[in-house]
Amino acid sequence: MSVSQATLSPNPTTSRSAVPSLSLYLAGVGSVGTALLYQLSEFQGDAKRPRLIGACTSTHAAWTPPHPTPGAVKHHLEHGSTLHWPAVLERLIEHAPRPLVFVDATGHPDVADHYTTLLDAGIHVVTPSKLANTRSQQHFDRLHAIAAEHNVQYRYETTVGAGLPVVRTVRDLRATGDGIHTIRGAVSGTLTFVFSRMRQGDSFGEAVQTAIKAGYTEPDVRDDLSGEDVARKFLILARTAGASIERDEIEVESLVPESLRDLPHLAFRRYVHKANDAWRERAETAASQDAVLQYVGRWTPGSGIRVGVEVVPADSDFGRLQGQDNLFEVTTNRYAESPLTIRGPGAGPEVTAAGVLADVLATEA
Ligand SMILES: NC(=O)C1=CN([C@@H]2O[C@H](COP(=O)(O)OP(=O)(O)OC[C@H]3O[C@@H](n4cnc5c(N)ncnc54)[C@H](O)[C@@H]3O)[C@@H](O)[C@H]2O)C=CC1
Ligand SMILES: N[C@@H](CC=O)C(=O)O
Repeated sequence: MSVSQATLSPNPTTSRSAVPSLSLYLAGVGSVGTALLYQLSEFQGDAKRPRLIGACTSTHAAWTPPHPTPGAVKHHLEHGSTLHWPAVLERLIEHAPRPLVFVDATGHPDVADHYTTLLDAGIHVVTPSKLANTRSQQHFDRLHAIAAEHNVQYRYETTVGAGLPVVRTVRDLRATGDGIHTIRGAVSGTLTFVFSRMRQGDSFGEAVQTAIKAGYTEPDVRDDLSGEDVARKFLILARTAGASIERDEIEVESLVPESLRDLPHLAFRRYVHKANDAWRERAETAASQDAVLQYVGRWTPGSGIRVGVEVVPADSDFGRLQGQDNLFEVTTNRYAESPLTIRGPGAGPEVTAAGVLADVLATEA
């Protein structure tokens, strides 16, 4: 069955005005996409349940009946057609009912390429992927301009802090005229997790493998360990706060030793334990000073962004972080004495999917 022949129910060309509920297309059925499917199938919120009209993975695409279960979607995908993005886009743009939300749970740059086309066609875009927002400043501005021009929403709350309300807090501070002095944060669930597992006795490599299995890492774990994921999050926060800044202006410290930097993804995962000794020594040195390692970023308007490993007192707020927790401290004109603080799990399929779902529902507000 080809994508264009697959059945979309009800018939989109005849029912557009008769279908008031929000339609949803899901690109990516991995950790976050699967959790989102579960949350949709068990949906009991006050709003109307969004109606899944189709989904795809990197290899397959399928159009689904209303209110499908995750198992039914995966079955449809396994028996669906080979993914062909031009056909998917044509169907979404020309035939899918509105209002329609496109969710990108792929983390793939090719999918981020489609946002401008989708927004231009009057389709809301909700994404946990940081890729589109961290291209040039011009591209970031363009995405927002196209969304505004077509009166659709471009929402990316889960790109920073997963389900934590970080992006909207920064946006609200800006909208209400507050001035940000600095944002300091431990914003990688994976790296907080790795350092806290090492304190419990795991080697660096074991902790990384556990983080991968738990679904905390990026599709390519090198994005976490190189510091790139944290750099992207700070870039998004700074741009959302109104700064104009490019990726190459950010100072980033990598956790990956030089000898492993050129390995392909799967080989890298096999050899990550080669960094064990170096990280054990750094953690032991910190412990001898009643301190711990934490990957921390800081943005100060005017002075830029720096992200890297810090040795922080074990009994400080940053030192006490455990598991996949994130911590954000925002100092502003109004929060000058004591920073506005947001803390909680900042990675993981369930919290991320819940944040994506909240963004989907907010397109209707
Ligand atoms: N896992 C987490 O805790 C969080 C993840 N995110 C973001 O969510 C996104 C998804 O992450 P995960 O679910 O962990 O990744 P994953 O690797 O588990 O799943 C990715 C899915 O996308 C599909 N895919 C890849 N390339 C594709 C393409 N070109 N076209 C169509 N489908 C494609 C894959 O087949 C797979 O189904 C990423 O952008 C990540 O940065 C954001 C916040 C937290
Ligand atoms: N890999 C990321 C997931 C959320 O963006 C992290 O570990 O924080």
